[in-house]
Amino acid sequence: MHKELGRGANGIVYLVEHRGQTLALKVGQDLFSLTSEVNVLKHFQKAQGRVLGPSLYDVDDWHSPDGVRPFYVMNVIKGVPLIRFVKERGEDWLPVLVLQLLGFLEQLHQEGWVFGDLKPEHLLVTGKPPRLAWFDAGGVTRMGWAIKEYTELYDRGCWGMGDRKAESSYDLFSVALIVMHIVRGKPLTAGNDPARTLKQALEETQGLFPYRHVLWRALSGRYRSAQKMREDWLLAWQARQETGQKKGRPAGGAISAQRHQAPRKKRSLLWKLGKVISFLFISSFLIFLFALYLFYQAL
Ligand SMILES: Nc1ncnc2c1ncn2[C@@H]1O[C@H](COP(=O)(O)OP(=O)(O)OP(=O)(O)O)[C@@H](O)[C@H]1O
Repeated sequence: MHKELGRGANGIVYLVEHRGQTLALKVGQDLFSLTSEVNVLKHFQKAQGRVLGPSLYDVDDWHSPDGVRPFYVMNVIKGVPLIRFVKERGEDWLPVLVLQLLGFLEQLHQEGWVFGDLKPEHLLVTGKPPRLAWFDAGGVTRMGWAIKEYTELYDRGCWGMGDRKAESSYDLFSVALIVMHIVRGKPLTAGNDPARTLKQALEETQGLFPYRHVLWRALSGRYRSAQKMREDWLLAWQARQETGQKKGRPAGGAISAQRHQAPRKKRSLLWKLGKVISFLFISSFLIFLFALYLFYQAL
């Protein structure tokens, strides 16, 4: 064992070396929860989508001095935690990663599972081009069953915005709160009036503004599928890019229009000046002629 990679409520994950391979070994607290994680991982073994997740290598028991401890071995997922990635690389990455996450959830839901304990700590960004990766199959629940594991901050039950039945909308609520957490730079807490807290955060946070309708639909459980939220998210992202470009255009457009108008303005001033001068010149010439005529008359 090299070092601890992380720990959570269900166990500790260590970095290990086995036959020249570096792997991650999770030692569980109890057989039941670890077995259910292993079953989920076995299922996903067949279907890994664009979003990376742990791949199962081996399952066994460890006869420790404290008793038998179940463990399983998986690949090491290297990467940067989602929140840190967006902080370091810029918020422009967030919409892309959200699209990847929604694509992954759609696939998961289609296969009859709900992620359950979806939170920033369970999401990493890995590789080039950056791809989202997930940890922790512990919360993954069969569609229609009661959610197995959750974290209060991202759980719609705790927010009073729905029940803990495993369905697509349960995960989509968590996605919306993860986005809000990242853009606001801190997690949101429910307060006395959770729905009002959520609405207020959507209205008051400038970075959320382009996505506020999509996020509110997800928060209020109105998306039947991750795919539909993905489509709306894509449209909102495109609209934001277009308004961003339009916002850029007036500056450039106005400047170039001014550039074209400036000479015209100068020409018209000169033209007016020329007209005045020629008028003065002609009228003084006429006055001179008239004075000359009077002079001859007087002689
Ligand atoms: N395959 C892996 N590669 C690298 N690090 C990992 C891997 N699996 C888990 N970890 C690290 O170990 C931590 C704990 O793992 P995991 O989330 O599976 O445990 P848990 O007990 O189910 O946690 P939680 O209390 O969040 O449900 C993760 O947050 C992650 O940092």
